[in-house]
Amino acid sequence: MTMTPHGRTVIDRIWDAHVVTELGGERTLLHIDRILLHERTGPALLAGLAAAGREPAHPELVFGMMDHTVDTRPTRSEDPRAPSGSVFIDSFRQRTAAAGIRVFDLGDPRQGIVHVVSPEQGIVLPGSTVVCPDSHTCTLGGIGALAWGIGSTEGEHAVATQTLVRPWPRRMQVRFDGRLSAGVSAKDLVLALIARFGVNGGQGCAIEFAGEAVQAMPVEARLTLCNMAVEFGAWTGLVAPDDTTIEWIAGRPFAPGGTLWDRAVAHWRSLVSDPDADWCEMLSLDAGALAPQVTWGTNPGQTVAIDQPVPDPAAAPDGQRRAAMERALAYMDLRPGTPLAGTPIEAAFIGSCTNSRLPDLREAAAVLRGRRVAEGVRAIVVPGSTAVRAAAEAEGLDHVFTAAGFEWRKSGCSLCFFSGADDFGGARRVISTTNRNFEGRQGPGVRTHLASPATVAASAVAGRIADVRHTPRS
Ligand SMILES: CC(C)[C@H](C(=O)O)[C@@H](O)C(=O)O
Ligand code: SF4
Repeated sequence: MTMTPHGRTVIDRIWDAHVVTELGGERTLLHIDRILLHERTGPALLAGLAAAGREPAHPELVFGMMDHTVDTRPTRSEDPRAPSGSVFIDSFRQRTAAAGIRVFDLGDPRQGIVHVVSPEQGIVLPGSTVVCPDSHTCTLGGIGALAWGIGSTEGEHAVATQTLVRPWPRRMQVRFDGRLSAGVSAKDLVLALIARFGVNGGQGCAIEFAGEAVQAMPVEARLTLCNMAVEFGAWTGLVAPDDTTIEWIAGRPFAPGGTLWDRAVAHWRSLVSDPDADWCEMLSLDAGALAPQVTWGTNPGQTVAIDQPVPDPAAAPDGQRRAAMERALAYMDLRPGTPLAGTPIEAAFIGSCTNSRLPDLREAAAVLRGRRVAEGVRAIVVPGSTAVRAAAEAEGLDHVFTAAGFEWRKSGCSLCFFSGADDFGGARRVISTTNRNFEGRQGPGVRTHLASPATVAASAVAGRIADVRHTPRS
């Protein structure tokens, strides 16, 4: 029998199409197709570029967004910004104008969270390389892009040259077999993955998410899945483009049209992993067996199924992990062995680049329709983009949320991270669709439980962490 070489992964294929030159020592100079900037980290990057006397090589391939420091509270102001945001918003406007970079500014119907807007507008495409000085750039893997977060210095290099130097990544495939059951979503899947293999389970890898459960997901759910690849320790994650992806992109404002569209589709169809592809590592999880997941601790791996008790540090495999669990339980004010479901909450948040797209809002609204948020629970929903907000309003979802007692906000990162201005009004325990439950992430002393939009909605109604499978939808 002759030896056949191993097949290739989708990551190899995207990578190879972007090699400018090999630099030796396993370092490659890659072409970067799109650079995304936001006002929180963009000004420092552009200031560095200007100080070095450099200019963008391709300003038309760089897109600026206003998201992190926008004040999302209803206001009559046309220019709503958090107090801490003024300096970022103003300097981002000045720097991008000077560099000839377009910005989807406040008041622009395309404004919103960078990782929501860039696929929605067709700026990020399958098989493209995309960088942004933001750790959740991996979200964009959901449409089959190789996208990753960078630091300021790399960002300057990228803007000045439209290239970046990268070491060849380890490639990992994560398969989710079976179909998700009712009430269980991509958010539950990725939380379960991180719980099972740990916050370093992806160890700097480029991950392809594959398997039946992923194939069955709409693009928005794939974006949710890839969003948390970085919380799994990965360099990035992606889903190979397929018919679902291609249909989703067709007709979006910045997507190619005419004969360019046909050529693009032909290329995107080639971006698959061979069955005998040479993976450095493979993991799998049975998606069909999953229950809704909720975090109990202060990192996204400290997660249990909704019907499981808060874990006991005594069962930790080593002293270091036991100490970490004890610290997390103290911060979260939870007792080991008690059921997590039923824990009273004081606030509920639906939003962030993880879970603020139209299907996320629909899932939450399906739980909330005809119901009210429990007395004393502060409930906030922040659409991921101005376009998502408009689409949700067009189908009346804003009324479902407000009738249930939720605040219906403008688009931005909002309370996904504490920026100083907005807060939960003193609420300590929050159930949230965001991606980070670190100490203080949503405000000083705030205890965050990460969960899916449906679980957050069901919990808001119950006033306690609740199993959405027991809350019939209408
Ligand atoms: C402010 C920004 C640099 C940061 C990130 O990189 O992720 C933020 O988006 C976050 O989610 O913590
Ligand atoms: S929504 Fe949250 S996680 Fe996403 S980019 Fe904004 S601050 Fe970061």
